[in-house]
Amino acid sequence: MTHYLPGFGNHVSTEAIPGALPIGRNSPQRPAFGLYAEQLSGTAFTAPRHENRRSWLYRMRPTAEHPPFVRYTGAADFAPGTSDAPLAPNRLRWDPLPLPQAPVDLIDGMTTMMASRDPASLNGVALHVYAASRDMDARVFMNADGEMLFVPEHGRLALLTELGRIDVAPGQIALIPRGVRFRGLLPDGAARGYVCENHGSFFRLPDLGPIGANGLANPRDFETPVAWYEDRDEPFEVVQKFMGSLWTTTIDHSPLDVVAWHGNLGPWRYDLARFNAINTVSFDHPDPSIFTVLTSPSDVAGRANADFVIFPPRWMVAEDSFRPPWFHRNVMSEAMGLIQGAYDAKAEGFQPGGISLHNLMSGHGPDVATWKAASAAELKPHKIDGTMAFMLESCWPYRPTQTALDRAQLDYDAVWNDFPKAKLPQ
Ligand SMILES: O=C(O)Cc1cc(O)ccc1O
Ligand SMILES: [Fe+2]
Repeated sequence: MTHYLPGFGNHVSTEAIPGALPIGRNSPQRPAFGLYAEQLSGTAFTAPRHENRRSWLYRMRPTAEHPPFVRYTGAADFAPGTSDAPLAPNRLRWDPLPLPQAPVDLIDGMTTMMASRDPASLNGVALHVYAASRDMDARVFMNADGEMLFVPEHGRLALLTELGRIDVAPGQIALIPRGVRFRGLLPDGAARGYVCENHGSFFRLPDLGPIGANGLANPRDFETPVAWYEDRDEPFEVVQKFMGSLWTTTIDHSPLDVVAWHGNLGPWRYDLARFNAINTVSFDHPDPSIFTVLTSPSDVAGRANADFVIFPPRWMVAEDSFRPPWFHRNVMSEAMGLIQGAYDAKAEGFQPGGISLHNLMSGHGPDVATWKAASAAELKPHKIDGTMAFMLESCWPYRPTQTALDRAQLDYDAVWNDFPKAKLPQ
């Protein structure tokens, strides 16, 4: 059983062996047991204090000791780049990927669906789906392009990271900071889900404004693992994503050899069931920003590089209101996934494990069946239950990968066909 330390962005101190963590300094002349001290920066050295993220790692060998990286050719659908062709303004939707029959691990089971911005711009997001059937054993992955938010949809994941072990199940999410190496185990034998990769400023909790000091995702519900390490002297492949492509090298030991660490940059997990949903108790459907779990601000105030938003179980009580999401055109771009159940704007076609994309200014909203039912519904209090959808909303338009374009549902537009015309007074 892993232990976790509660809180979001806390300064933690943790050691797997008593005495491994230096006291009162970061880089003593001779760290205990011959460990190597290494700083991992999540923000620029000079970032304002409230934004500053870094940790100090005490490890059996320095990360610096490795041969050159060469191109990794194993995962054809992972980070293939998006096409330079003009981006069509079309709405798109995808069925879930099948679970693999052949043994495929979390790296090779990754399919990039869409991405925005070049990671070198330190902006934008990518959305991947993974479908895997085999543990990563003597290999690890590391993403230099951004932090990775894992959103399992099917099957649990055990993420063994340099900074501790995280266990997540569908309904929970886990974040691996930029640069942190990890390997993924599949305790249920197979796993599928989403990865929101964030190239921009790190995900943080949104301001609450008039909501007050409590609500939405509360900081105490985030859990950071305690230090954990493995001492394995054998060849380990290190695959890394760097500037949009994949690279590989092999070292002679497991890099998950951090015996102690301290700091405020670490992986964490969060159970979406802990989200304190706040919504109308009078009328109208509020903007979905009311359900923001995490936000990555851009340089423009209030315009997120990425918001991770959920649509959790909740009571619907609005009077004289069209209760599902309204028709809209958004200046932000919306990628969505479904973790469980059904989504209240779509009667059919959006399945758990599926994805939809509504880029900026694309008209969308309830499909015809949903519109009909909600317009006629008796407005009793009603619980939307057994469901969990999410949206990765970004100010940058998403470009689907060629694989994604090839797999898109054929006639998504038809879900908005045949709305009856309004009848004006004669
Ligand atoms: O398009 C969607 O389904 C996401 C969404 C949900 C909602 O409740 C309001 C606006 C919005 O974009
Ligand atoms: Fe929308």
